[in-house]
Amino acid sequence: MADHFAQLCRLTGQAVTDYRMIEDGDRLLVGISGGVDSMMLMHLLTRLQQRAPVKFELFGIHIDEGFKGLNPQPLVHYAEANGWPIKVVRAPIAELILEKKADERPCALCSRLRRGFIHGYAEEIKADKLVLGHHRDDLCVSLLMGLFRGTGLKTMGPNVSGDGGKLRVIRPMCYAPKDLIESAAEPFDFPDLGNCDYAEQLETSGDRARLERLLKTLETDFPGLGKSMLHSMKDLRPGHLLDKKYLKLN
Ligand SMILES: Nc1ncnc2c1ncn2[C@@H]1O[C@H](COP(=O)(O)OP(=O)(O)OP(=O)(O)O)[C@@H](O)[C@H]1O
Repeated sequence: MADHFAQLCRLTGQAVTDYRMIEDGDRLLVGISGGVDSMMLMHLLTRLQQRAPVKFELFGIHIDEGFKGLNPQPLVHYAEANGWPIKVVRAPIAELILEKKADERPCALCSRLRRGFIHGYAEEIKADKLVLGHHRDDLCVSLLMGLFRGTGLKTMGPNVSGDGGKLRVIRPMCYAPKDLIESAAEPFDFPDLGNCDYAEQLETSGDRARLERLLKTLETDFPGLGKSMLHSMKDLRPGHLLDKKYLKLN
């Protein structure tokens, strides 16, 4: 157990250092969905807070989207037991998805609205950075998503400006593979909040889930695929692509 968690701590520490994610005096607002990734993120940050040479403050936020299948209470109890400060904000997202007839593809609207509520609270508590639980597999899937949909060669950056405002968004687990997070999570007794009302639909027909499955399949033929993709994301060769902005043309 200690090994998986220790590995995760090392990868997280490395990413935090590489992308200068945390500065002295930072007020960090952590998005906690109650899923394994953000729960692990909060444990990693708490540990980092005890050991890092820089001083920073941690605040948690959970957006209760109002889905029938989700109950935030177990998360509140877990947070209290672990001494995590957490603010639960009830947002009428489930209702708005139906009202706007977005139930065929609910994710885009759901995450846009959630972002709005999170940013509102970040402003209220004067947070410097919003911390999200995206990991290496999420970055790989996002990269493929941009490529396959023709929306550009990009992914979720490790330290980027959030919605063009002053708040930065950081992703300390960007080097961490999902399976390592899951192994490290085994000894923890994370609470079960349930599932969003669209979980089954997203699992069977959502693009993100489809690409996750594709990457799993490809891993058999390309061992170490996630690591290689991460390596490529850190080694851009614009001169070998077709964007004229980066080419020296006469
Ligand atoms: N309801 C929420 N309230 C607060 N933050 C959230 C919420 N949902 C997602 N987030 C934040 O956004 C990140 C990405 O969300 P997404 O739904 O893509 O995550 P996920 O891969 O299912 O991760 P997790 O296991 O943390 O739920 C989460 O790791 C978390 O930091």
